[in-house]
Amino acid sequence: MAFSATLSSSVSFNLDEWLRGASASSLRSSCSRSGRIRSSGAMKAGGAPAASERAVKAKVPHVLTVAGSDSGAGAGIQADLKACAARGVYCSTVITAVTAQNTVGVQGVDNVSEEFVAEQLESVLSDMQVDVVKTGMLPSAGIVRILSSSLNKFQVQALVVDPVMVSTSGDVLAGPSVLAVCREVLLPIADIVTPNLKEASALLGGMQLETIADMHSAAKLLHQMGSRHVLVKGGDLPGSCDAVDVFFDGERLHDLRAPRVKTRNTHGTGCTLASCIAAELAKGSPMLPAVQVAKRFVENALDYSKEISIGKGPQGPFDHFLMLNRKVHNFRKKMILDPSDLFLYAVTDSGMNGKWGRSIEDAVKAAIEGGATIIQLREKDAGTRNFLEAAKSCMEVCRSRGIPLLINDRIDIALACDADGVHVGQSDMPVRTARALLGPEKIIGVSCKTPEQAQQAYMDGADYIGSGGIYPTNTKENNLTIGLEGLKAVCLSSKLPVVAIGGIGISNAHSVMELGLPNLKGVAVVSALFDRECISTEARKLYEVLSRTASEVK
Ligand SMILES: Cc1ncc(COP(=O)(O)OP(=O)(O)O)c(N)n1
Ligand SMILES: Cc1nc(C(=O)O)sc1CCOP(=O)(O)O
Ligand SMILES: [Mg+2]
Repeated sequence: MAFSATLSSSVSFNLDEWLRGASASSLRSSCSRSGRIRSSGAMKAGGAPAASERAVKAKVPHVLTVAGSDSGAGAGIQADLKACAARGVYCSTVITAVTAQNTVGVQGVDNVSEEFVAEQLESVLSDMQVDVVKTGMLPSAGIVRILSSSLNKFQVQALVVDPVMVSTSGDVLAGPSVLAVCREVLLPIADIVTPNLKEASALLGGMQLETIADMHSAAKLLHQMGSRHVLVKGGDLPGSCDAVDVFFDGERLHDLRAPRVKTRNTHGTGCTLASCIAAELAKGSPMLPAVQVAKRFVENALDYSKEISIGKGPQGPFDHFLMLNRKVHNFRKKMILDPSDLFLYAVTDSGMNGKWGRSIEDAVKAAIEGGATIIQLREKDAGTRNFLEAAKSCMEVCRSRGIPLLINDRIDIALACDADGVHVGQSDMPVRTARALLGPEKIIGVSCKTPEQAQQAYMDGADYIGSGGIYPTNTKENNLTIGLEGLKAVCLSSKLPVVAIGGIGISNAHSVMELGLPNLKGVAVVSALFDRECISTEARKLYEVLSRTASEVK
């Protein structure tokens, strides 16, 4: 996978080479043994880029996972792919075994032949520039030996060994002969080994691990077996309300402590943690920060996934993308914009609500009662916490009434309250960036005063245009008035639906809508509703004017 671009300036360089040089040299320079990964410290770029190179290729950080497939997709190859994707890293896969598995347990295992594991390794490593290899289920001693000789043939930056022996359900995935070969050929070349208590105990010949002091001893012994860094995971340690993992870099022991997340959905945490470590290393991180980031990612994902329910067994999978428990996935009707939603667009104003002593929720309810077809929360003075709380309540109000709710300017609030979309202006977050953050199913409106802006809005993937100010307004300071001519120019230059805004009310809405432009779908108003004693009455009157005009221009 390669992305190329050309630098416009006179100084250009090969980014691929530079990145490779940067991470490889900085990683190598800090490694005392055979020279791969460092323990800590800031990354420095390698030598100066070759000025003669014109093409710039972005090197994509790449993890190769060598592991088993989990049909339930909570652990194994599937967890590795999700973890790497969530951490923004490319992940290739060599499958060592196919398991028939679900949240109840492992019903069957079919090992991939050693020859075919070798073939997969050759295919990936001979072609792709793999940064980090991460191992999971290695079901036979032969497969471990094949992997070890592949790693001899093809150099990678780091090797992360997750010594998978027993599944979360207690099923054995790799026997004692595998352990012996792991000790013999993998640990000596591992940059980190990440056993849980059972696996650490098995690697150490049955050593009892019941306390953090035992974990310290285990980490030191595993380090003596050759792994440059060791992470002994204490998730199963009894009697602790914290999850304590012990990290050893050959010199210092670190107790990595975090509150234990109480959840059924822990299937695949080991695979995910190791993959995240691999992903961070592939991005160029030193080892300790890679482990800390990975641990925090897993904690966060477990916390977000507490409510989800997949499968009937005792240990469910969790959500690597922190998305499954959002209401947006509860099969509710998506609020993809219907242009007719722009007909009577009510935009709130915290100052006006304050003046009339109304809550935002009450103002929104009244506007909808009077006929508003879409709501925008434009709360310029609200503090973030208050705004978010109000936005959540307004979401309930709007959702129960089937009315889309958009947030003005604040993408963070829109994300946090799962709003139907946002409205941004020319100096707010660009539409493309907002789209990347919000995803394909949210509505994005953008303010345009000129045909050029309107054309750009379409190119950027906006859903509608807000165009104004049609008339002078006191609601928005220093707002340029473009008039009906300006509105016409915007409408004619864009394929997007347009809503007119600025100084519009019952007295002049007719003049706007009688332009009869096909993509002019309605009016957006602030003071005409919210700076009035009775919002619903005003909304009703405005709705009538708009309806009458619409039937006239038909
Ligand atoms: C429907 C609609 N159109 C235009 C605007 C103005 O947005 P913007 O230019 O970002 O100015 P502020 O509203 O943020 O002051 C709008 N809010 N809604
Ligand atoms: C928020 C806003 N945007 C405008 C633009 O021209 O883009 S005018 C405006 C204020 C609209 O308030 P009222 O309906 O009270 O005039
Ligand atoms: Mg704005």
